[in-house]
Amino acid sequence: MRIVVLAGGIGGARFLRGLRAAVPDAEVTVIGNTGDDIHLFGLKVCPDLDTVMYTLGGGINEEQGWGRSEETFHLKEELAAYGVGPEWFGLGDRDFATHIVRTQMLGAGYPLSAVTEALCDRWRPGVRLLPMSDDRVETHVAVELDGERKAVHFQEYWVRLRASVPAEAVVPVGAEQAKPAPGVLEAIAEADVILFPPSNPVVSVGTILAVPGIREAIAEAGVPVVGLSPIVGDAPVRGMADKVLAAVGVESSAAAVAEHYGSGLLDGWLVDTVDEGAVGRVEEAGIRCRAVPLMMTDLEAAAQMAREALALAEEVRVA
Ligand SMILES: O=c1nc2n(C[C@H](O)[C@H](O)[C@H](O)CO)c3cc(O)ccc3cc-2c(=O)[nH]1
Repeated sequence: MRIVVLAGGIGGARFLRGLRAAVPDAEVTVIGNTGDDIHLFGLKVCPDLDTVMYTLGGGINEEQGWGRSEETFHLKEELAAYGVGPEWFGLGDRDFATHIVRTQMLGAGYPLSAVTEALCDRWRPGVRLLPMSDDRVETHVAVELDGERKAVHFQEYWVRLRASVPAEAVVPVGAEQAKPAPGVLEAIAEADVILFPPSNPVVSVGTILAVPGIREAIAEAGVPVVGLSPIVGDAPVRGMADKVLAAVGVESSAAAVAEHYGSGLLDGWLVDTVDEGAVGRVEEAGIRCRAVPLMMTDLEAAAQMAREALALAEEVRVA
Protein backbone atom coordinates (compact mmCIF):
# COMPACT_ATOMS: atom_id res chain seq x y z
CA MET A 1 0.00 0.00 0.00
CA ARG A 2 1.28 3.47 -0.92
CA ILE A 3 0.36 6.17 1.56
CA VAL A 4 0.99 9.90 1.22
CA VAL A 5 0.92 12.01 4.39
CA LEU A 6 1.01 15.84 4.54
CA ALA A 7 2.88 16.65 7.72
CA GLY A 8 3.75 19.58 9.91
CA GLY A 9 5.89 19.18 13.03
CA ILE A 10 5.16 17.38 16.28
CA GLY A 11 1.60 16.14 15.59
CA GLY A 12 2.53 14.94 12.12
CA ALA A 13 5.70 13.23 13.31
CA ARG A 14 4.03 11.37 16.19
CA PHE A 15 1.19 10.26 13.93
CA LEU A 16 3.73 8.99 11.39
CA ARG A 17 5.45 6.94 14.08
CA GLY A 18 2.08 5.32 14.78
CA LEU A 19 1.39 4.80 11.08
CA ARG A 20 4.73 3.09 10.57
CA ALA A 21 4.00 0.76 13.50
CA ALA A 22 0.45 0.05 12.26
CA VAL A 23 1.44 -0.77 8.66
CA PRO A 24 5.16 -1.56 8.64
CA ASP A 25 5.06 -2.81 5.03
CA ALA A 26 3.40 0.29 3.59
CA GLU A 27 5.40 2.63 1.37
CA VAL A 28 4.93 5.99 3.08
CA THR A 29 5.80 9.30 1.41
CA VAL A 30 5.70 12.35 3.66
CA ILE A 31 5.22 15.79 2.13
CA GLY A 32 6.68 18.11 4.74
CA ASN A 33 5.83 21.74 5.44
CA THR A 34 8.71 24.14 4.83
CA GLY A 35 6.83 27.38 5.52
CA ASP A 36 8.22 27.31 9.10
CA ASP A 37 11.79 27.36 7.77
CA ILE A 38 13.97 30.16 9.02
CA HIS A 39 17.47 31.50 8.28
CA LEU A 40 19.44 32.05 11.47
CA PHE A 41 23.18 32.66 11.97
CA GLY A 42 23.59 32.20 8.21
CA LEU A 43 22.07 28.72 8.42
CA LYS A 44 18.89 27.27 6.99
CA VAL A 45 16.74 25.67 9.69
CA CYS A 46 13.83 23.42 8.64
CA PRO A 47 11.93 22.70 11.90
CA ASP A 48 9.14 20.54 10.50
CA LEU A 49 11.34 18.39 8.24
CA ASP A 50 13.77 17.91 11.13
CA THR A 51 11.01 17.07 13.61
CA VAL A 52 9.77 14.29 11.32
CA MET A 53 13.31 13.08 10.60
CA TYR A 54 14.45 13.05 14.23
CA THR A 55 11.18 11.58 15.56
CA LEU A 56 11.16 8.67 13.12
CA GLY A 57 14.94 8.30 13.28
CA GLY A 58 15.06 8.06 17.08
CA GLY A 59 16.92 11.34 17.70
CA ILE A 60 14.12 13.59 18.93
CA ASN A 61 13.88 15.23 22.32
CA GLU A 62 10.75 13.36 23.43
CA GLU A 63 9.65 15.84 26.10
CA GLN A 64 9.81 18.90 23.82
CA GLY A 65 8.77 17.12 20.63
CA TRP A 66 11.33 19.14 18.65
CA GLY A 67 15.14 19.36 18.65
CA ARG A 68 17.67 16.67 19.51
CA SER A 69 17.82 14.31 22.45
CA GLU A 70 20.81 14.63 24.81
CA GLU A 71 21.29 18.19 23.58
CA THR A 72 23.73 20.83 24.85
CA PHE A 73 23.74 24.57 24.11
CA HIS A 74 27.41 25.66 24.18
CA LEU A 75 27.33 27.19 20.71
CA LYS A 76 24.23 29.26 21.48
CA GLU A 77 25.84 30.48 24.72
CA GLU A 78 29.03 31.44 22.89
CA LEU A 79 27.04 33.33 20.25
CA ALA A 80 25.10 35.11 22.98
CA ALA A 81 28.41 36.10 24.62
CA TYR A 82 29.24 37.92 21.37
CA GLY A 83 25.81 39.55 21.51
CA VAL A 84 24.68 37.51 18.52
CA GLY A 85 21.08 36.34 18.64
CA PRO A 86 18.26 35.68 18.48
CA GLU A 87 18.30 34.16 21.94
CA TRP A 88 14.62 33.27 21.81
CA PHE A 89 15.15 30.38 19.37
CA GLY A 90 16.69 27.33 21.01
CA LEU A 91 19.23 25.78 18.66
CA GLY A 92 21.34 23.12 20.33
CA ASP A 93 24.82 21.91 19.41
CA ARG A 94 23.71 18.58 17.92
CA ASP A 95 20.92 20.26 15.98
CA PHE A 96 23.36 22.89 14.66
CA ALA A 97 25.27 20.12 12.85
CA THR A 98 22.16 19.31 10.79
CA HIS A 99 21.73 22.96 9.79
CA ILE A 100 25.42 23.30 8.90
CA VAL A 101 25.32 20.23 6.65
CA ARG A 102 22.07 21.40 5.04
CA THR A 103 23.36 24.93 4.42
CA GLN A 104 26.66 23.65 3.04
CA MET A 105 24.87 21.36 0.58
CA LEU A 106 22.42 24.08 -0.48
CA GLY A 107 25.41 26.38 -1.03
CA ALA A 108 26.99 23.73 -3.23
CA GLY A 109 23.87 23.83 -5.40
CA TYR A 110 21.85 20.84 -4.19
CA PRO A 111 18.10 21.42 -3.94
CA LEU A 112 16.41 21.04 -0.54
CA SER A 113 14.83 17.73 -1.64
CA ALA A 114 18.28 16.22 -2.34
CA VAL A 115 19.66 17.64 0.90
CA THR A 116 16.76 16.16 2.88
CA GLU A 117 17.40 12.77 1.28
CA ALA A 118 21.07 13.01 2.25
CA LEU A 119 20.21 13.90 5.85
CA CYS A 120 17.76 10.99 5.96
CA ASP A 121 20.55 8.63 4.88
CA ARG A 122 21.80 9.05 8.41
CA TRP A 123 18.46 8.97 10.25
CA ARG A 124 16.70 6.27 8.21
CA PRO A 125 13.18 7.43 9.13
CA GLY A 126 11.55 4.51 7.31
CA VAL A 127 9.50 6.87 5.14
CA ARG A 128 10.36 8.92 2.07
CA LEU A 129 10.55 12.50 3.34
CA LEU A 130 10.02 15.19 0.70
CA PRO A 131 9.88 18.95 1.30
CA MET A 132 6.69 20.39 -0.22
CA SER A 133 8.89 22.52 -2.47
CA ASP A 134 12.53 23.24 -3.25
CA ASP A 135 11.60 26.91 -3.54
CA ARG A 136 11.71 29.27 -0.60
CA VAL A 137 8.36 29.72 1.14
CA GLU A 138 8.19 31.57 4.47
CA THR A 139 5.07 31.93 6.55
CA HIS A 140 4.61 35.44 7.91
CA VAL A 141 2.02 36.53 10.43
CA ALA A 142 0.48 40.02 10.48
CA VAL A 143 0.13 41.33 14.03
CA GLU A 144 -0.33 44.57 15.88
CA LEU A 145 2.64 45.21 18.16
CA ASP A 146 3.07 48.35 20.24
CA GLY A 147 0.33 50.05 18.25
CA GLU A 148 1.99 49.23 14.94
CA ARG A 149 0.80 46.71 12.36
CA LYS A 150 3.62 44.57 11.05
CA ALA A 151 4.46 41.17 9.65
CA VAL A 152 6.71 38.84 11.63
CA HIS A 153 8.22 35.48 10.70
CA PHE A 154 6.07 32.55 11.85
CA GLN A 155 8.76 31.41 14.30
CA GLU A 156 8.86 34.87 15.86
CA TYR A 157 5.08 34.76 16.29
CA TRP A 158 5.11 31.18 17.62
CA VAL A 159 8.25 31.07 19.75
CA ARG A 160 9.12 34.66 20.73
CA LEU A 161 5.59 36.02 21.05
CA ARG A 162 4.03 32.64 22.03
CA ALA A 163 1.03 33.64 19.88
CA SER A 164 0.12 36.09 22.65
CA VAL A 165 -1.27 38.69 20.24
CA PRO A 166 -4.01 37.97 17.68
CA ALA A 167 -2.83 36.85 14.25
CA GLU A 168 -4.58 39.19 11.83
CA ALA A 169 -3.39 37.36 8.72
CA VAL A 170 -1.18 34.39 7.90
CA VAL A 171 0.67 34.61 4.59
CA PRO A 172 2.85 31.87 3.11
CA VAL A 173 5.20 34.28 1.33
CA GLY A 174 6.53 32.78 -1.91
CA ALA A 175 4.00 29.95 -2.06
CA GLU A 176 2.26 31.28 -5.17
CA GLN A 177 5.51 31.10 -7.15
CA ALA A 178 6.68 27.81 -5.64
CA LYS A 179 6.67 24.52 -7.50
CA PRO A 180 6.09 21.17 -5.81
CA ALA A 181 9.41 19.44 -5.11
CA PRO A 182 10.42 16.58 -7.41
CA GLY A 183 8.44 13.47 -6.52
CA VAL A 184 5.57 15.26 -4.76
CA LEU A 185 2.99 15.19 -7.55
CA GLU A 186 4.12 11.70 -8.62
CA ALA A 187 3.67 10.35 -5.08
CA ILE A 188 0.17 11.84 -4.89
CA ALA A 189 -0.77 10.42 -8.29
CA GLU A 190 0.46 6.95 -7.30
CA ALA A 191 -1.00 6.92 -3.78
CA ASP A 192 -3.60 4.41 -2.62
CA VAL A 193 -4.60 6.69 0.25
CA ILE A 194 -3.78 10.25 1.35
CA LEU A 195 -3.79 11.23 5.03
CA PHE A 196 -3.84 14.61 6.81
CA PRO A 197 -2.46 13.94 10.32
CA PRO A 198 -3.54 16.05 13.29
CA SER A 199 -1.21 18.85 12.14
CA ASN A 200 -2.01 22.55 12.12
CA PRO A 201 -4.60 23.11 9.36
CA VAL A 202 -3.40 26.66 8.64
CA VAL A 203 0.37 26.87 9.04
CA SER A 204 1.24 23.20 8.36
CA VAL A 205 -1.22 21.40 6.07
CA GLY A 206 -2.60 24.73 4.78
CA THR A 207 0.86 25.90 3.71
CA ILE A 208 1.53 22.64 1.83
CA LEU A 209 -1.84 23.00 0.07
CA ALA A 210 -0.90 26.58 -0.87
CA VAL A 211 1.83 25.35 -3.23
CA PRO A 212 0.14 25.49 -6.64
CA GLY A 213 -0.60 22.02 -7.97
CA ILE A 214 -0.64 20.12 -4.67
CA ARG A 215 -4.26 20.76 -3.66
CA GLU A 216 -5.42 20.06 -7.22
CA ALA A 217 -3.41 16.83 -7.42
CA ILE A 218 -4.93 15.58 -4.14
CA ALA A 219 -8.48 16.50 -5.19
CA GLU A 220 -8.00 14.72 -8.49
CA ALA A 221 -6.08 11.68 -7.23
CA GLY A 222 -9.26 9.60 -7.09
CA VAL A 223 -8.23 7.87 -3.85
CA PRO A 224 -9.57 8.29 -0.31
CA VAL A 225 -8.34 11.40 1.50
CA VAL A 226 -8.79 11.09 5.27
CA GLY A 227 -7.87 13.60 7.97
CA LEU A 228 -7.62 13.53 11.76
CA SER A 229 -8.77 16.51 13.78
CA PRO A 230 -6.04 18.49 15.58
CA ILE A 231 -8.80 20.05 17.67
CA VAL A 232 -10.24 18.03 20.54
CA GLY A 233 -13.08 19.50 22.57
CA ASP A 234 -12.70 22.92 20.92
CA ALA A 235 -9.02 23.29 21.82
CA PRO A 236 -5.85 22.28 19.97
CA VAL A 237 -4.31 19.01 21.19
CA ARG A 238 -0.91 20.75 21.12
CA GLY A 239 0.36 24.15 20.18
CA MET A 240 -1.73 27.19 19.45
CA ALA A 241 -3.68 26.23 16.32
CA ASP A 242 -6.69 28.20 17.53
CA LYS A 243 -4.74 31.49 17.20
CA VAL A 244 -4.03 30.99 13.53
CA LEU A 245 -7.46 29.46 12.79
CA ALA A 246 -9.01 32.75 13.93
CA ALA A 247 -6.86 34.58 11.36
CA VAL A 248 -8.51 32.63 8.54
CA GLY A 249 -11.99 32.98 10.06
CA VAL A 250 -12.36 29.36 11.16
CA GLU A 251 -13.73 28.54 14.61
CA SER A 252 -11.67 26.26 16.80
CA SER A 253 -13.69 23.06 16.52
CA ALA A 254 -13.24 19.64 14.93
CA ALA A 255 -16.24 20.19 12.62
CA ALA A 256 -15.15 23.67 11.48
CA VAL A 257 -11.69 22.39 10.50
CA ALA A 258 -13.28 19.62 8.39
CA GLU A 259 -15.53 22.19 6.69
CA HIS A 260 -12.48 24.41 6.14
CA TYR A 261 -10.79 21.61 4.15
CA GLY A 262 -14.14 20.83 2.52
CA SER A 263 -15.62 17.82 0.76
CA GLY A 264 -13.77 18.77 -2.44
CA LEU A 265 -10.60 17.65 -0.68
CA LEU A 266 -11.62 15.39 2.22
CA ASP A 267 -13.53 12.12 1.96
CA GLY A 268 -13.22 11.14 5.61
CA TRP A 269 -12.59 12.88 8.95
CA LEU A 270 -11.85 11.49 12.39
CA VAL A 271 -12.89 13.45 15.46
CA ASP A 272 -12.18 12.55 19.06
CA THR A 273 -14.81 10.70 21.07
CA VAL A 274 -15.44 13.87 23.12
CA ASP A 275 -16.54 15.50 19.84
CA GLU A 276 -19.00 12.74 18.92
CA GLY A 277 -21.66 15.44 18.67
CA ALA A 278 -19.81 16.95 15.68
CA VAL A 279 -20.17 13.81 13.50
CA GLY A 280 -23.55 14.82 12.06
CA ARG A 281 -22.37 18.32 11.11
CA VAL A 282 -19.29 16.92 9.31
CA GLU A 283 -21.38 14.34 7.45
CA GLU A 284 -23.80 17.10 6.40
CA ALA A 285 -20.80 18.76 4.76
CA GLY A 286 -20.43 15.61 2.63
CA ILE A 287 -17.49 14.13 4.59
CA ARG A 288 -17.74 10.65 6.18
CA CYS A 289 -16.98 11.04 9.89
CA ARG A 290 -16.21 8.77 12.84
CA ALA A 291 -15.48 9.54 16.50
CA VAL A 292 -12.49 7.63 17.91
CA PRO A 293 -9.85 8.40 20.59
CA LEU A 294 -7.42 10.95 19.13
CA MET A 295 -4.96 11.56 21.95
CA MET A 296 -1.47 10.32 20.99
CA THR A 297 -0.53 9.41 24.54
CA ASP A 298 1.86 6.67 23.40
CA LEU A 299 2.96 4.78 20.30
CA GLU A 300 0.08 2.29 20.48
CA ALA A 301 -2.49 5.11 20.71
CA ALA A 302 -0.97 6.75 17.61
CA ALA A 303 -0.89 3.37 15.81
CA GLN A 304 -4.57 2.83 16.62
CA MET A 305 -5.40 6.27 15.20
CA ALA A 306 -3.57 5.32 12.00
CA ARG A 307 -5.55 2.04 11.81
CA GLU A 308 -8.81 3.97 12.26
CA ALA A 309 -7.83 6.43 9.51
CA LEU A 310 -7.00 3.58 7.13
CA ALA A 311 -10.24 1.75 8.02
CA LEU A 312 -12.23 4.92 7.25
CA ALA A 313 -10.33 5.23 3.96
CA GLU A 314 -11.44 1.70 3.00
CA GLU A 315 -15.00 2.53 4.00
CA VAL A 316 -15.15 5.57 1.71
CA ARG A 317 -13.32 3.70 -1.08
CA VAL A 318 -16.04 1.08 -1.39
CA ALA A 319 -18.89 3.55 -0.86
O1 LIG B 1 8.84 26.58 21.32
C1 LIG B 1 9.89 26.46 20.71
N1 LIG B 1 9.92 25.70 19.60
C2 LIG B 1 11.07 25.52 18.93
N2 LIG B 1 11.08 24.68 17.83
C3 LIG B 1 9.80 24.14 17.34
C4 LIG B 1 9.19 25.00 16.21
O2 LIG B 1 9.26 26.35 16.50
C5 LIG B 1 7.68 24.82 15.99
O3 LIG B 1 7.06 24.04 16.95
C6 LIG B 1 7.37 24.32 14.64
O4 LIG B 1 7.94 25.09 13.63
C7 LIG B 1 5.86 24.22 14.40
O5 LIG B 1 5.68 23.06 13.73
C8 LIG B 1 12.28 24.38 17.19
C9 LIG B 1 12.33 23.44 16.17
C10 LIG B 1 13.54 23.13 15.57
O6 LIG B 1 13.59 22.20 14.61
C11 LIG B 1 14.73 23.75 15.98
C12 LIG B 1 14.69 24.68 16.99
C13 LIG B 1 13.48 25.01 17.61
C14 LIG B 1 13.45 25.93 18.67
C15 LIG B 1 12.27 26.15 19.36
C16 LIG B 1 12.21 27.00 20.52
O7 LIG B 1 13.19 27.59 20.95
N3 LIG B 1 11.02 27.11 21.15
